[in-house]
Amino acid sequence: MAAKAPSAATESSAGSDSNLSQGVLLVNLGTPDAPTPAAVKRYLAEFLHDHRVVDLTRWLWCPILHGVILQVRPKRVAKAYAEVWTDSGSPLLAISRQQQLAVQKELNHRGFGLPVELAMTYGNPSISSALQSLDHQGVEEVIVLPLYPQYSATTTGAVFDKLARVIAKRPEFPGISFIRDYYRREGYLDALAQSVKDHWQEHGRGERLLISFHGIPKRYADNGDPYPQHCHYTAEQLAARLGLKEAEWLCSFQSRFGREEWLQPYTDKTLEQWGKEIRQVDVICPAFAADCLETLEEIQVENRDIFCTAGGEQLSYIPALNDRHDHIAFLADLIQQKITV
Ligand SMILES: C=CC1=C(C)c2cc3[nH]c(cc4nc(cc5[nH]c(cc1n2)c(C)c5CCC(=O)O)C(CCC(=O)O)=C4C)c(C)c3C=C
Ligand SMILES: [Fe+2]
Ligand SMILES: [Fe+2]
Repeated sequence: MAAKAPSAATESSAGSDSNLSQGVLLVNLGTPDAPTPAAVKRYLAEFLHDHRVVDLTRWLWCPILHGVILQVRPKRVAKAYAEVWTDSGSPLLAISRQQQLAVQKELNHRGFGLPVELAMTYGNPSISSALQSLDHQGVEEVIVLPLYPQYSATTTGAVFDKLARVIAKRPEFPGISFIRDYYRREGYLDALAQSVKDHWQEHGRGERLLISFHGIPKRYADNGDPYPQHCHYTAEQLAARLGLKEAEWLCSFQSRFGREEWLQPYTDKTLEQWGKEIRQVDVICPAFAADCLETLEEIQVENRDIFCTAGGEQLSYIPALNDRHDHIAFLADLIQQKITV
């Protein structure tokens, strides 16, 4: 592997060569390359073939996936992507790039001149290309930070598997330092709470706060996926930091897919009910480190419509932590704890 030239930032404060071979890999889920049915089909085909995501036997799943889902869903979902697409592309990718640059800058500012790459579990930039880029920069140990605060086998577990599959094809093996979750970290919980306070200050406060997490099938949790416990802990800590009474908040689960039961209560059903009871609701989605289709379209468009059709007047979405400075500083703290100087 090529050796990396020492950077002034690393030399000046780290005072040792031992971190020169470390690099950082930020990983998020992935997104289509374009808001078109063809690009969405490619993306969904890769995503929905992952056994971590859909665990059904392939004899059963592949006919449903190829015969129904990949025939119908790409067209509908491409329209949803088109509604949130930006000049810089998919929001998830654009924001993740901002995070990558900001984390790199923050680490540099602290005297750690590590390369920071971004990868997506599905689609581009791929884990394979990001690892190759780190390799070319002389990285011998990769600090992997999946941008999922709460662990689930469907997301963080899938990152680990993909990484292992990529490495399995190579003659050489980088050291791996894998950050499994960060939902209990004060820096994350404080940043979430501060983002709500900032939002309330700027936009006013709703009557209730819905703390909505991406769901998973209930069966996965019954089989031991600790994701719901991580979500409940996050929601309780956030509510406590905001001084909310029990009746003022609820933890719910969104983005249901397919026919089987997912974690409950469901976000859309809750908002439908709340639309009959209150006029203004705030919604935050702490499982998403970056805004994406599931927040910008599902919450801000679909679920707003559900709440207002049921009688509510205003759904106020509190953005993901994205590239807020407290979020970036916290992510840099997480990484810094893995730097061996
Ligand atoms: C099929 C089952 C799915 C599971 C299980 C699942 C878990 C899960 N997903 C995220 C984060 C994201 N999911 C996103 C999109 C998305 N998710 C699924 C399905 C499952 N997710 C689908 C089919 C899609 C694509 C859109 C659609 O067809 O409806 C995204 C957004 C991607 C984007 O481009 O913006 C994110 C992020 C988590 C955190 C999670 C479990 C904890
Ligand atoms: Fe298949
Ligand atoms: Fe998802």
